[in-house]
Amino acid sequence: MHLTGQLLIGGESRKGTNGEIKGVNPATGEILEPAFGGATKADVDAAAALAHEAFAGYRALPYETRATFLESIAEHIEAIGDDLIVRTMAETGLPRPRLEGERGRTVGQLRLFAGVLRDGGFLEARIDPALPDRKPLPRPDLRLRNVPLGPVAVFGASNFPLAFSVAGGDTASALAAGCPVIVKAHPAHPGASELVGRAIQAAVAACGLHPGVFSMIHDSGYEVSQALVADPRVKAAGFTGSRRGGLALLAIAQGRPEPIPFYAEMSSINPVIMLPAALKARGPQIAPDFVAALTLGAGQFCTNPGLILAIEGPELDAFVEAAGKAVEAAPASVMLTPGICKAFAHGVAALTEAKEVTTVARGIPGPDGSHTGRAALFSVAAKDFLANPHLHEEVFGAASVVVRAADQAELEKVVAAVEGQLTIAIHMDEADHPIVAALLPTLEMKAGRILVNGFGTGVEVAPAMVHGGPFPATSDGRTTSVGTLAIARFLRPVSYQNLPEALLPAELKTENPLGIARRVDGKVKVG
Ligand SMILES: NC(=O)c1ccc[n+]([C@@H]2O[C@H](COP(=O)([O-])OP(=O)(O)OC[C@H]3O[C@@H](n4cnc5c(N)ncnc54)[C@H](O)[C@@H]3O)[C@@H](O)[C@H]2O)c1
Ligand SMILES: O=CCCC(=O)C(=O)O
Repeated sequence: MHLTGQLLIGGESRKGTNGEIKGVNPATGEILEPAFGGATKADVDAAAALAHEAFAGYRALPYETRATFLESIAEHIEAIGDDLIVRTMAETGLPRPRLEGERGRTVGQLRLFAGVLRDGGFLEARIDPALPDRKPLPRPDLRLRNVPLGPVAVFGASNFPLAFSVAGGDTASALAAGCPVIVKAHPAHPGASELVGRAIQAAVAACGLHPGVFSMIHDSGYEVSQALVADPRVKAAGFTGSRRGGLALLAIAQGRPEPIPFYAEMSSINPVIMLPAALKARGPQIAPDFVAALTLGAGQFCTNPGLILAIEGPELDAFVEAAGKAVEAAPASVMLTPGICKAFAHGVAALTEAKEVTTVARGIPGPDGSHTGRAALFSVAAKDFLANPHLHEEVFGAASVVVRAADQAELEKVVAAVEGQLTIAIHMDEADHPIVAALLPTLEMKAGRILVNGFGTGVEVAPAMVHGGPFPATSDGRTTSVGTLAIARFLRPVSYQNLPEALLPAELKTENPLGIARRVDGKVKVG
């Protein structure tokens, strides 16, 4: 493995001159070589100019060429081999099986979007043929298809260094949509970012594309990242990270002379509603599964179950007792960065010190000075949860709060009071159906995904997946960052009225040369 620490600007690479970033092994504290040079605003300008230049040609490519390009990226990532896993383990403290799985998900995602391109459904092609004899007015010929927005900035996430990072879902969906991508690498895994970034660069060259289709920068601070979002040639951005960072960048995206869509995934505590019949039937059996989901990846999943909502009673007591025992047996886990570990410790300390909150259990402590997170389970009465909005905030890591409601009415109030979420899980049996029926309309307003008898961790990458949700889970709850629908974030519809057949794009020509499914006169017609 040869890492250079360089920026990847179009087909070229050069060392950034604006400060430096080094990876840190959170398991050992070892500083990892090499140093990665931070980009200057001139580097952002160069990447944006190249992306802008590449856009017209890239969006006009046959969909088959774009699909082959995505597959080529997947192949180049696989060709890195074990070096990618070894470096990512060193930079993140995440274990090998997790990263091998994540690499599989990353290349699978790219290949899934190749399929989306071949299918053509993402174009949403519609034809409303002219009705010249319609009274009182004739109808014009109207044809619609989706077109790409333009260059997209992608902020890699710290907690999924492959599947939500340089070649992650945002990049795959933007490239599939026909948008050149400029990645801002996450400073917690610069080496893994370079390896994957070079794989994309190699795929761009192998497919004979304009080099501006992909660039990747490092930033030793925030200014250059902000300049990237502010650049007039950038037309949309994807982000996964903190609420603070997401909101800061959202403000820039919205405050530009030409505001752009900014898709930030930020903060979610993923309530798990434990209903009475399910608790009675199998509360203690659900407890270990809950703690397994809570401690997965040191709790550093945006889908982590940070809240248990239930009605008081002996069944809830039995669940909490079993969950407490499982938490006490949970070993401390290395967290992604010293900063994330510190933020987790602060969040847990704040809950521990809150007078309304009871500490149910703590996990096994890690060695002194290690960047490990120790699981934590808390309990609070629903009335106190309702009165203290700070208890609703995400503590990123393996911490969860059991909220004890006096009755169904109070449970409903708690559900209505939580912020927007990526997921809400319900543990239920048939006897619980009436409560679920009463809750469902509220749940739909609160979450992007409602799931039954499970936990939100382990997102399926599939056409019907929604990994999104109302604010603050994301900045735009109308979309998803996982699954094939993610491509829609980087597209917009154009309607062509009375455009002569000879000038129509192939997707909309009457004889349907691409053989794609289209909605003709309101009815779906398969190619
Ligand atoms: N809910 C989630 O999906 C999720 C995922 C990862 C992290 N987090 C949260 O984020 C915290 C820190 O983790 P992180 O480093 O991944 O997130 P972060 O928001 O600090 O950083 C994410 C990216 O945005 C950049 N950035 C941050 N603030 C910025 C600003 N003001 N201007 C320009 N760029 C900015 C960073 O350099 C990085 O590239 C965690 O403790 C956790 O609370 C949440
Ligand atoms: O951390 C955010 C993504 C979570 C995820 O993809 C999963 O739970 O699988």
